[in-house]
Amino acid sequence: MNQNISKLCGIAGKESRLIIGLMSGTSLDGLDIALCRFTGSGQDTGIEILAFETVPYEDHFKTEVRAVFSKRSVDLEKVCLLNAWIAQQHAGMVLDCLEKWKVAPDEVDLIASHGQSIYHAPKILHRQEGFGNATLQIGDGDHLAVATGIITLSDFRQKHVAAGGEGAPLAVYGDYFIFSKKGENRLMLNIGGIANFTYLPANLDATAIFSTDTGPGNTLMDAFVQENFGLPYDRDSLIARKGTVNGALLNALMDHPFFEKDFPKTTGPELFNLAYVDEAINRAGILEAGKEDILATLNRFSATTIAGAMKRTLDKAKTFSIYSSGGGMHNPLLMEQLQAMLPGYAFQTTAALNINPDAKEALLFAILANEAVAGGNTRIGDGKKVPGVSMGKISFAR
Ligand SMILES: Nc1ncnc2c1ncn2[C@@H]1O[C@H](COP(=O)(O)OP(=O)(O)OP(=O)(O)O)[C@@H](O)[C@H]1O
Ligand SMILES: CC(=O)N[C@H]1[C@@H]2OC[C@@H](O2)[C@@H](O)[C@@H]1O[C@H](C)C(=O)O
Repeated sequence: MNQNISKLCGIAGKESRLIIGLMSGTSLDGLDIALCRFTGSGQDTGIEILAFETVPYEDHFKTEVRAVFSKRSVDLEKVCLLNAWIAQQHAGMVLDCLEKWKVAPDEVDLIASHGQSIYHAPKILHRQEGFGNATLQIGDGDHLAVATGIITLSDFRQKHVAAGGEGAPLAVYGDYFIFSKKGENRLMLNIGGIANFTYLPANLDATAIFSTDTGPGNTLMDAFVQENFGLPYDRDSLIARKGTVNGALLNALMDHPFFEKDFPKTTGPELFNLAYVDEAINRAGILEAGKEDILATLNRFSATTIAGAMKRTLDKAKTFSIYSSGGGMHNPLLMEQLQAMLPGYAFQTTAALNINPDAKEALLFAILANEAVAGGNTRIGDGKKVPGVSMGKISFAR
């Protein structure tokens, strides 16, 4: 037997596994690194986050990735170079963290790497005849495996697309295993660049659960603030609070068929970008608007679309618990608006369930790697449109 395969079998059979989850999201703020200890799999998954860090990206890294990020026309040579380079950069960040945490790389069983999404093209977005759903994440797993010496699972989304899904949100699997609770209807809300939520019914019915994107989370606000204020994001909503919501612009922003589509659905900065805002400004016939007012409107746009989508699911039952995660939960104006639009519901974070909300997405990919190696027996959804929980490609370290 190939030594790599026997090593992998050994990892699958261990009582507990150390897995590093890596997430580089659409906000391009940094690499989330979560070192987790796993026992079991599926709904018997036991998980402990031993260490977590978001390693901020330097400006140089952001500039390189932005050269191709969610752009229809790119320098193909740059994409080719970035595929290896991003993984090598990520490997360096992982090794630095392990040194800091005093963990030797050979103590770690697996790395689960999301990579960097550079283009997300579900059919509802690209609309090209003869082509199905597609999505592209780069930062190749072989480079991570060789540079760290740790078996790496990566490129989780292709299997979902191959099985008829849109490649996202994959949160549904981890949310179901870690957060579902008999007797309690739960909504797990994640506000990253794009916002999404997972519905976990109290009866644990695996055919009823789903995750869906709702539209923009922080992505439009971030892009607008970067372009107009030279800041990475609207820290503590300080700028948006100075503005007034422009009703005509809000209506124009809301006027897109994505919001009417049934769940589950996905989107990305390929649609929700500054061109989308400019187009809405033109359609609304706005000749002059203060930048603070536009930002206040973008903040309200995210709140309105997130709350609107959640409400469609919250109407299914009398009581629900809501647990949020993702950077948007640190945006106080956005959270105040959500609370005002959904009175009677308490917004807690996943910290109330002992999971650091900033680490949640990195954790979700570690869960997928744990399933691919040591689980894979659970079916979720209708069993047709989405695969069983065995996603990711395996890269051996030697
Ligand atoms: N104090 C704060 N005030 C306002 N916004 C904040 C604050 N802290 C973080 N954010 C927002 O959170 C964003 C980062 O969120 P997060 O790390 O969840 O995104 P991501 O993982 O890249 O997104 P995605 O889930 O779409 O891949 C920042 O860009 C910013 O918009
Ligand atoms: C294509 C892609 O990278 N999508 C991300 C993005 O970030 C949030 C939202 O859009 C979600 O659909 C997805 O990530 C999470 C982790 C998911 O798959 O559940």
